[in-house]
Amino acid sequence: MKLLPINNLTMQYGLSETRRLFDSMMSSMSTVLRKLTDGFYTKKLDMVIIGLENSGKSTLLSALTNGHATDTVPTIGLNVKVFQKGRIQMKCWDIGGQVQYRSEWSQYCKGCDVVLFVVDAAAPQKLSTARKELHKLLDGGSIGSKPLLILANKIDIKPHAGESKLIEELQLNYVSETPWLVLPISALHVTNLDQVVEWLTEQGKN
Ligand SMILES: Nc1nc2c(ncn2[C@@H]2O[C@H](COP(=O)(O)OP(=O)(O)OP(=O)(O)O)[C@@H](O)[C@H]2O)c(=O)[nH]1
Ligand SMILES: [Mg+2]
Repeated sequence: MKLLPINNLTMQYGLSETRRLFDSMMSSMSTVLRKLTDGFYTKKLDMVIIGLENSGKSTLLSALTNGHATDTVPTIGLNVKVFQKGRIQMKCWDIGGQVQYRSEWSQYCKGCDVVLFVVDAAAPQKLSTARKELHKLLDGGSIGSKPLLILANKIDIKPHAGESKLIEELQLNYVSETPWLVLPISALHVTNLDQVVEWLTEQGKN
C-alpha cells in the first residue's frame, strides 16, 4: 500500500475519514506495542504444593485460582493449574499427599522454582510424619536453595499449633541452605492468602 502524506489523504478522503484512518492506525500500533511489552514483562513461576493427605493443598490451589475455596476430593496423582497474578504467570503442581504419591514429590521439587509445603496446624499428631517427609526432601537435595513456604493451614480450627511450635516440631531451625518462611493460613476461609500471593509475586520477580 502506498503511504500518502496526511494532507494528500485529507484531499482524497475528506477530513473525517482521514481522522478515522489515522485513529485506527494509532490504535493498531498501540495494540502491537502493548502485546510486545506484555510479553517482555510477563514472568513465569513454577511451583509445587506438597504436604500430607488432608492438609488442604487442593483447597489452597482452588482458593488461589478462584478467590474462594471449592469442595475437594483426595487427589489421585496430581492436579496442575496455570493462573496469572499481576505480571507473573504461575504454574502450580498439586501432588497427592497419600503415601503412594509421596515418592513423586522430589521430582516435582527439582523441576519447580519454589516449594509450598502445607501442614494441618490443627492436627498436631501428624506433625512428626510431616517433619520426616519434609526432611527427606531437604536431606536428599531436592529443594536445595529454592525458597520454601511452609503453610500452617486450618488456623480457623481451635486449638492449632502456633508458629513457634511448628518451627520446633518441623525442626526448621536446623535448615540453613534453604530459605524458608512459615505463614499461618486458612485456605478454606481465604485467610492470609494475600500474603501467600505477595510472597509468590516476590519470588517471581527474582
Ligand atoms: N477447617 C478447615 N478445613 C480445611 C481447610 N483447608 C482445607 N480444609 C478441608 O480439609 C479437607 C482436605 O482438603 P484437601 O484440599 O482436599 O486436602 P489435600 O491436601 O489436597 O489432600 P490430598 O489430595 O489427599 O493430598 C477438606 O475437607 C477441606 O475442606 C482450612 O483452612 N480449614
Ligand atoms: Mg488434594
